[in-house]
Amino acid sequence: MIVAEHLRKTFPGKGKDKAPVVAVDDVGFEARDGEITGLLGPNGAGKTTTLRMLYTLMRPESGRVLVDGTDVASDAEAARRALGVLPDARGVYKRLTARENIRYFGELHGLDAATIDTRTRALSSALQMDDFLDRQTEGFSQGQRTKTAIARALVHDPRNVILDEPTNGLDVMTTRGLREFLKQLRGEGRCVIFSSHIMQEVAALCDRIVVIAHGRVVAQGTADELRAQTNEPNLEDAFVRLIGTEEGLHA
Ligand SMILES: Nc1ncnc2c1ncn2[C@@H]1O[C@H](COP(=O)(O)OP(=O)(O)OP(=O)(O)O)[C@@H](O)[C@H]1O
Repeated sequence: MIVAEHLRKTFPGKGKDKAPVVAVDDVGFEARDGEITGLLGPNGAGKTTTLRMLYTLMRPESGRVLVDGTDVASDAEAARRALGVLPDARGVYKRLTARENIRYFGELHGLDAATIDTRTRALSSALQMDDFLDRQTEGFSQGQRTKTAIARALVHDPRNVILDEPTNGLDVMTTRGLREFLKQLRGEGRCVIFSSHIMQEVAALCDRIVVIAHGRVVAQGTADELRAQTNEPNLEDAFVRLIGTEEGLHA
């Protein structure tokens, strides 16, 4: 389970007026085990910055993050062990095969060879990677790179999974496969958080939705609760009302 409380992050201004950019402003939510939580918001809303604070890459200037009850500021190592992360920059090592990328991360986590092999087999099968598992990742398609990065992130069997725009740039079939995979992670009782700027994506998968605009949470709840909060019978209209723009309505 991941809890975010009153997160705030400001970046120094680089424009003429040097005005600081408030990327995330008092963001709070709870992502539960056995549920998929979606962070939905248009470009620049603050999703990536929020996720970076959750997975300890960035320190919030105020607020805190709890991963399975551990404050990440006091024990970042424990939090990282409990997290599997697909960052916005996938960064697979191109001289290595997909299998070697996964093995390398397994070794960094201190896993033995037999455990790495077992996990690699399970992840490759669940993500449908068998065809390219032993190919060097240089020249991989975006979908193949994303799958490699996800498998690598999950090699240590973490209870909590954070994915930054996992279906970005993927074709329909790959997206469908990935959705099934995320449902499988939920079925195993894991806490899954992913970000997206596409409403349909979030509506199709998420148990709970956190809507972010201009760095703030403008609404959160189930799809039904969001509809009720906005008094809109249809989810699309509810999102337009919450976000204040039609961006994100179309895949
Ligand atoms: N390192 C940085 N330095 C300065 N400004 C930043 C930095 N990172 C993010 N920002 C700014 O913070 C705001 C939020 O950015 P963020 O990347 O978190 O949004 P996002 O919701 O993930 O957007 P997208 O969907 O486009 O990826 C934006 O205005 C962005 O320009």
